[in-house]
Amino acid sequence: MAFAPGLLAGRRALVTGGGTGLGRSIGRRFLELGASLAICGRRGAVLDAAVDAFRADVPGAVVTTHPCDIRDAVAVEAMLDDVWRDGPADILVNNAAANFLAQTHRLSARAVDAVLGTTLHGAAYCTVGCGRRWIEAGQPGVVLSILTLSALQGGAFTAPSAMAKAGLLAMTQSLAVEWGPHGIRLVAIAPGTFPTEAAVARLRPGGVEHAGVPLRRAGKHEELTDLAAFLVSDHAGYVTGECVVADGGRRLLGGARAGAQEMLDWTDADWAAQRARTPAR
Ligand SMILES: CCCCC/C=C/C(=O)SCCNC(=O)CCNC(=O)[C@H](O)C(C)(C)COP(=O)(O)OP(=O)(O)OC[C@H]1O[C@@H](n2cnc3c(N)ncnc32)[C@H](O)[C@@H]1OP(=O)(O)O
Ligand SMILES: NC(=O)C1=CN([C@@H]2O[C@H](COP(=O)(O)OP(=O)(O)OC[C@H]3O[C@@H](n4cnc5c(N)ncnc54)[C@H](OP(=O)(O)O)[C@@H]3O)[C@@H](O)[C@H]2O)C=CC1
Repeated sequence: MAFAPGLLAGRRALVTGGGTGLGRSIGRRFLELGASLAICGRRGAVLDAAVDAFRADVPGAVVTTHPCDIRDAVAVEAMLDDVWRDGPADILVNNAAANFLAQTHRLSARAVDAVLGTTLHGAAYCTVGCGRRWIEAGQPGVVLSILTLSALQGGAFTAPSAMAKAGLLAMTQSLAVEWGPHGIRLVAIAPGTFPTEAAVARLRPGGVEHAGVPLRRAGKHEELTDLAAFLVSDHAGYVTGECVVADGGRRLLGGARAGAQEMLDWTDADWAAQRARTPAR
């Protein structure tokens, strides 16, 4: 363990999308470091399964679950009230997101809304709701948003996600200034490839490859979760408005998302096959 075991003792974190993938790994790490946790996502059963796993891995883990579709602003306010009933959270991790590969000119309005509604609007509702509660209570807080490399360099065939994540970067930079006097920090991580069931199924039709990554491998979840723990901890207390890239050097090698070059030549049949392969949720 790289950090003191009590690094996050006394802290309470709300992790959106905390029932699966990277959100679940981040939550588990925060629990190991002494935080208590609130997790939200649309599927209650997925959240419950995560809690069982947390409790098996981290004896004494304090975790609450809050099923919520963050695209619904009213539901987000109710979810935050529910979280706050057990005491205020002081860390928000904007991790929930929606993304899939598609030709942008063929997207329906509902498809665009599904991605922007979750990744941008949902994160904005959560951030504003937490920020308002912190400012009204005169307490400090930290917002960590999980971006993608496409926030920095665009994302062919995932344009709505790139647009949403770029918006979250603008939110991080804007509110770092506006909320600084209240002792609220906003930070972000732009991860390269950290394999999760959802990301590989939706975004890596050819499997995970490392040709465009100088470090020649995918990221390990602990490499992301330790960075997240550091950024929300008091050790990063003077860091705000910044985005840390954790991508094994992919961006500096000029790397578009793996596979995008090949997708420029995909046929309609290739795109139909990709749509058929993509899980519904
Ligand atoms: C390993 C490398 C990683 C690289 C970077 C990773 C980035 C990530 O963000 S990974 C996170 C991925 N995780 C998720 O996306 C989980 C959440 N996603 C979902 O729940 C669905 O994918 C969703 C976004 C489609 C939302 O589901 P739901 O609310 O149930 O919406 P619908 O199924 O009703 O669909 C709404 C609308 O979108 C159209 N659509 C759905 N899938 C596709 C697709 N693959 N291609 C094109 N269009 C799609 C769907 O047809 C609906 O539109 P209408 O037909 O006009 O009603
Ligand atoms: N894995 C990777 O390599 C990379 C991931 N990222 C980012 O990391 C984050 C996690 O991705 P990953 O773990 O791979 O993917 P997952 O699909 O496992 O995580 C997404 C989570 O968000 C939840 N979610 C989705 N839509 C909503 C909604 N409308 N309301 C509430 N919760 C919702 C999902 O739960 P449910 O379906 O139950 O709602 C799920 O738990 C995302 O922000 C992603 O963009 C960035 C770069 C690379």
